Amino acid sequence: MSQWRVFITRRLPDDILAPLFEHADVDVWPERLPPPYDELRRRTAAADGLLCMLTDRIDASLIAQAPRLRVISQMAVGYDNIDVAAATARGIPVGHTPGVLTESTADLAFALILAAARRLLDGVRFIERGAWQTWEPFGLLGQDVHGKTLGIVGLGRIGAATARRAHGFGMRILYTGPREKPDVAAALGATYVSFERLLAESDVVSIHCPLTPATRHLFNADAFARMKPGAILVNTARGGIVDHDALLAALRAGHLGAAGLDVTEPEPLPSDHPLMQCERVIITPHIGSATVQTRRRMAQMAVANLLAGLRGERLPHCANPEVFEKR
Ligand SMILES: NC(=O)C1=CN([C@@H]2O[C@H](COP(=O)(O)OP(=O)(O)OC[C@H]3O[C@@H](n4cnc5c(N)ncnc54)[C@H](OP(=O)(O)O)[C@@H]3O)[C@@H](O)[C@H]2O)C=CC1
Ligand SMILES: O=CC(=O)O
Repeated sequence: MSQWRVFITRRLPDDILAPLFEHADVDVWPERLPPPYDELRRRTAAADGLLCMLTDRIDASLIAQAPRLRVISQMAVGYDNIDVAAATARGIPVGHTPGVLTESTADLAFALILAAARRLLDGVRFIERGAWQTWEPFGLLGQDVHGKTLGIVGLGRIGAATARRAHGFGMRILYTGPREKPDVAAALGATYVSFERLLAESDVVSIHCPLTPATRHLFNADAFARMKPGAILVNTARGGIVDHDALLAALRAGHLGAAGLDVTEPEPLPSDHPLMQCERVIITPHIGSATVQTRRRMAQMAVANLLAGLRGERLPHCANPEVFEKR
């Protein structure tokens, strides 16, 4: 009989799960949609290890009723869906997958910047409704990105990778965050500024900070009012960082030029949500890290974190490494 029982909340490739099959009884949720919360609780209650996704709510109550649980391993870099403090209080390490998804997510952020600035979706919709009759000297005009200013909110791994792309496209770069990053910024010629100055001077603002109590609705009506008329907002971080009602109002008032959103709150956004119908808004279904290569690396990393936790070893990538100090 296997030593451990593991619950995995989505199907993952068998070759990646193979190291787990050798050591554990593996319960894999078989559906395409995530397990409903009650099912997540029920199955986690019997598990020593949980491999979960950002769609799973891992709250204090769920953790409390899982007496055997010794590791939580999330297949994502962000872990705002997990009550890490509750896990830490129980001495349970929380794994995540930083680094391997940085370049893919920055590619998507920059794709949204270009698509929003150059009205890519408007052009596609134009053709789809049969409106393309000729080349027009002043039709479907977008904005240049070269020579413009990009404001990065959170110059971490993905923020810096997005800034590198912008640097290559001839953009001036500002950034804001809790502290200055002189080494990263020097290579990009990026300038550290306050949040307010970044809003006032950026033609494009790209969000790359985590969702925390401090960043929830950081982009509210006041922030939008401070942005430059015609500015573009791109969010590939978490939907909760943006107040969507305020975003909609700023777009409808014509103050903001466009938005590119890979993340929304909730996800999925209902199909009748006004942002879905809004011209100059491009919404993608949270696909920042969605490449074959990156998702495989994320899954492998999540399995490695899970196995380390089951064995009582330090996780290679841990959101709460302090649990190991207490041992
Ligand atoms: N769309 C998608 O599919 C994906 C989305 N993501 C999202 O991107 C986020 C960033 O990932 P990653 O770059 O790897 O994380 P990092 O931790 O490397 O970067 C986050 C950055 O945000 C900064 N930050 C923290 N708080 C604030 C704040 N209040 N205001 C401004 N900046 C702040 C941090 O500063 P400091 O270092 O000083 O603490 C850090 O530089 C994830 O948390 C996740 O939510 C990630 C992958 C894919
Ligand atoms: O949103 C994705 C993540 O990895 O975080």
